Amino acid sequence: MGKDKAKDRKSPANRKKGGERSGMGRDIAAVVLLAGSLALGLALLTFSASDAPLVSRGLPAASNLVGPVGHRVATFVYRVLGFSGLVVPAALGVFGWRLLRDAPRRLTLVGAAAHLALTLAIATLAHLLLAAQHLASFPAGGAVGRALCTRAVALFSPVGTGLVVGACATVALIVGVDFKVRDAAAALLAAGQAFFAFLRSHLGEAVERHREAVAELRAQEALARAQREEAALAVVEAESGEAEAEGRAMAGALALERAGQAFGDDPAWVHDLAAAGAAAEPEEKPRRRRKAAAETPAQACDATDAGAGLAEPGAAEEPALAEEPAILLGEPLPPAEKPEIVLSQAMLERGKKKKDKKGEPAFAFTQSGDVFRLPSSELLDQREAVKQDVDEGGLQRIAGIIVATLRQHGIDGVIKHIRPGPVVTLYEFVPVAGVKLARIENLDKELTMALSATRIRIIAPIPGKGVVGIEVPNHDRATVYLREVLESESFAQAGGLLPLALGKDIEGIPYCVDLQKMPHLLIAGTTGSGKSVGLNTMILSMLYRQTPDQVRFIMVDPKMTELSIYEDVPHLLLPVVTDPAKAARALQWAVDEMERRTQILADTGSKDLKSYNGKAEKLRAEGRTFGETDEAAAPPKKLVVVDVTAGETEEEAAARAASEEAGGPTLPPGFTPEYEDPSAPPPQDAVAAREAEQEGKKLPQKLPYIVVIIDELADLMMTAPREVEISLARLAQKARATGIHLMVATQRPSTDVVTGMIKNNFPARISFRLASRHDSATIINGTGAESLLGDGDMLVLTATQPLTRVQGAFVSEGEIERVVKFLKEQGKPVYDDSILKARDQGGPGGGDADEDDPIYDQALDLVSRMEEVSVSKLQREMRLGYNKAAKIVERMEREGVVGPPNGVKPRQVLIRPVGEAHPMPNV
Ligand SMILES: Nc1ncnc2c1ncn2[C@@H]1O[C@H](COP(=O)(O)OP(=O)(O)OP(=O)(O)O)[C@@H](O)[C@H]1O
Repeated sequence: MGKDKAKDRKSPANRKKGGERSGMGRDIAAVVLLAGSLALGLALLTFSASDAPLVSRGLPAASNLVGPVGHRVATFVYRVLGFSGLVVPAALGVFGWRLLRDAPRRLTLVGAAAHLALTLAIATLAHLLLAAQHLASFPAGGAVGRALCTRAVALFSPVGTGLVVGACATVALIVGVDFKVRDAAAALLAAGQAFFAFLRSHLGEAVERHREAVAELRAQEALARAQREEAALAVVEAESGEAEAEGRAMAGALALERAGQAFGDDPAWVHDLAAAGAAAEPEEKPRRRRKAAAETPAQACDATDAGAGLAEPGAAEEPALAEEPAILLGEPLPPAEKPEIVLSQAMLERGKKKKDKKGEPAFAFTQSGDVFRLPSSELLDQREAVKQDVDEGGLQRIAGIIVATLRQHGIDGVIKHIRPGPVVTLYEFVPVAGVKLARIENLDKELTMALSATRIRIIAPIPGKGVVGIEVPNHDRATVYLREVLESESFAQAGGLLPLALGKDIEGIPYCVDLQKMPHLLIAGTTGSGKSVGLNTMILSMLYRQTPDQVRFIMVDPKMTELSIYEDVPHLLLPVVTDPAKAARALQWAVDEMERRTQILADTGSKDLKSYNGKAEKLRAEGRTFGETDEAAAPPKKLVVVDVTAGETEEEAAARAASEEAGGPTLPPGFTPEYEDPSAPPPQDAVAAREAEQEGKKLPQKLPYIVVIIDELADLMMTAPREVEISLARLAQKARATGIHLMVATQRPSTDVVTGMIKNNFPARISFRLASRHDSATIINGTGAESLLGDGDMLVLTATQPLTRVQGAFVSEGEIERVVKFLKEQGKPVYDDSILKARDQGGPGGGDADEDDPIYDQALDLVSRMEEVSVSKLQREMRLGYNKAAKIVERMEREGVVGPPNGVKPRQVLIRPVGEAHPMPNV
C-alpha cells in the first residue's frame, strides 16, 4: 500500500497537482519575501539611535516607521552587518520578485549566494574605508565587516584588501543583479561628461560676467576721466574765452586731419581746413562729443569711422559694449593737462639781430711772439636766422595726437612738456605706472603714421628725466650755419685745444665738444647723410682756433673728393693722402711718432703733451735746454752693462757705471735723445730762444698736436685691413697723451670695416643717419640712428655724456675755399715726405742702419744676453728713440740675431754671448 501511494505521488497527474501547490507556495513565499524586504528596508532606512531609550522603556519608536520591532531588528542588522545590512532587504526584494516571476530555482539560489557575498564584501569594504569616520551610531561594517576586514588586511594589506574585496563585490553584483560593467563604465563616462559640461557652462558664464564687470569698470573710469577733463576745460574756459575756440579748433583739426589722412591729403592742407572747420562749428558740439566719447568708447569709435559724427543724445545712458579703449580715431581727447611749452633761451633769441662783432679781434690774434692770423668769421657767409614764431596750437595738437595714438594702443599717459627746437620738437610723455617702455618704443611706426611725419625717434626713457622723449621733426626745418656756432658763446667758452663746433642740440643751443677729451672719433653715416659737411665743420673749427705750430693734420681721402680742398694749408703734415697703400704707411708713421713721443715724455718727466709743451715753452723762453734744468727732467734710468766677456761682475759694472756717470754721459758720442720734431715748422719763439740758438744751443721745441683724419675707412680696410686695424687700435689705445688724435669716417659701418678692435678703441662716436637698426647698434650701441632725418642730423656719443641729438652745422664749399685761401696766404706747409716712404726704403724709420753704428754693436751685445727682446724693451734698456730701436731690431732680424715678430709677444733672441753656450739672464 505504501508503494502504491508512492507511485501515485510520482504519476503525472499527481505531479501536476503538486506543481500547482508548489506554485502557490512560491507566490506565498514571494509575497512574504517582498513584504519582509519592504518592512526591513523601512526599518533600516528610518532607523534612529534616539529611538533606543523610548523602545527600551516600551514606548513606540519616534522615528522608525516599523515601530519598536523595526527599531530592534534594524539595530541588530546594523550591529551585525553595518551599512551592508541595507543589502539584505534589497536581496529579499530581488528574491521575492524572482519567485513571483517564476524564475528558475537554480538562478534564485545562485542569486542568493551572490547577494550574500555582496553583503559580506560591502561590510568588509565599509569597515575598511569608513570605520575611522564614525558616521553612524553603529560600526560601518558591523561585527561581520570588522572580523572579515581584520582577517583580510592581515592577509592582503589594506590596498590588497580593497582590490580583492572590490573585485568580489563587482562579481557578486554581476551575478546577483545581472550588473553590466560596460554599461556601468559608459554610464560613468556620461556622468563625467555631463559634469564637465555643467562646469564649462558655469565657468563660461562666470568669465562672461567678469568681462562685463571689467567693461563696466572701464566705462566708469572713462566717464570719470571725461568729467575731470570737462572740469579742467571749464576752468580754462573761464580764464580765457580764446581757449574754448582753440580747443574746438584742435578737435576739429584732428578730426579733419584724420579724415585727410584717410585720403592721403597733405597735413598742411588739412590744417587749413581744420581752422576753417572749427570756426564754422557750433559752439556746444565739441564738448558734447567728448563727453559721449568718454562714456561709450566703442560707439565713439564707430562714430569716428563714419566721419567723426556726433554721438546721439542719450548715448551716454547705453551700456558700454566692449572693451575698446576709450579713444577716438577722429577726435582724440585733449590731454588731461595742457602740456607746457618750454622754449630755450636759444630759441627765444632766434632771429634777433646779433651784436655786430666787426672789429672785435676774437678770431684774429697772435701766438708765441710770431704772428699767425687766425681766420675771422667774416670769411663765412652771414645768414640771418629767420625768426619763426612757435606755433603753440600746432604743438598742442601734435601732443594730443601722440597721447591719443598711444592710448589707442593701450598706453595711458600725459605729455608734460613740449620743447621745440630748430629741427625737431621733443614731447616729454609720462606714462601711467606699470606701462612697459618697450611697448612705447615699438609704436614708433604707428606714431609716425598718425603724425604724418617722415621719421620720429623715441627715447624711452630720457636719461635722468624719468620721461619718454618723442622727437618729432618740425614742419619747417631750420638750417644751422657754422658761422653762428663759431660766433656763439659756447664755442668761445669751449676750452681745450681741439674744439669741434658740431652744431646745435635739439633745443637750439650750440653744441661743441673737445676732440682732445674724446680723444678719438668714429663717424658713420650713409651717403648723403651729411657726413662730409660734418667733417668739414670739424676741420674748420680746429683751423679757426689753432696755428700750424699747435695742430697739424694728416688727411686721408681715398675717395679724392672731400678733403682735397685743404691741399697746401700750412697745417698739413703731408699732402692729402689719396692712395690707400700710402695711407697705411702714414698710419704706421703715426704709430712710430707716438712711440717716439712716449719716449720723449718719459725722458722729460712729462705727463702728457700739454705738460711737455709747457715745460718746453718755459725753457725756450729762458734759453735753456732740458739738460740744464733739474726740475723738468726726470732722472735718467741707469743702464748697467755687465761686460761678462771681460769677466766683470755686476758690482764691478755698477761701480764703473757710477764713475762714468760722474765723468759724463754713458751714451756714445754723437747720440742725443730724439727730442726734436722732424716735421715741425721753423721755431717761432721769443727773442731769448733765438739768441740761445744763435749761440748754438739746441733748445727744446714744442710739439704740435697731430690729428689724423680718414674719410672712408672702408677703402683703407680693403687695401691693408690687418695693418690699418692694428695701427688704428694702437693709436687709439696709447696716442692720447702724446697729442695724436684720430677722426675716422665711414659710410659702411659693417663689422668688416668697423671691426671689434676698432670699435672698442673709439669710445666717442658720431652717427649720422644710418640704413638700419643693426648699423645703428654697431655705431651707437643702440637703435635711433636709423630714425635720423639726414642733412646733418646726428647723434653724438661720448664717454662722459649720454647720447645727444645734434643738428650739424652747415658750411658750403665756397666758405671752405675762402678760409683755406686765407690760411694759405700766410705760409706754405712744411711737408715731411719721408713719412710715406716704406721703412725699408729709408726715412726716419728706415732700415738702412749704418753698418759701423756703435749703438748697434752695443745693442747686439746687450741683446745677446737676453732670451727675448722687443723694440720697447730695447728702447728702455738703451734709452733710445722708438725709431732707432725699431731700426735696430729690424736689422737684427735681417741678420738672424732675433726671430720674426711674434704678435704682441717679444721676439726670440737667436744668438748667444761670445764664449757662452747658453743665454745669460737679462741684465
Ligand atoms: N648740416 C647740414 N645742414 C643742412 N644740409 C646739410 C647739412 N649737411 C649736409 N646737408 C645736405 O646734405 C647733402 C649731402 O651731404 P654730404 O655730402 O655731407 O653727405 P655725405 O654723407 O658726405 O655723402 P657722401 O658720403 O656721399 O659724400 C649736402 O649737399 C647738403 O645739401
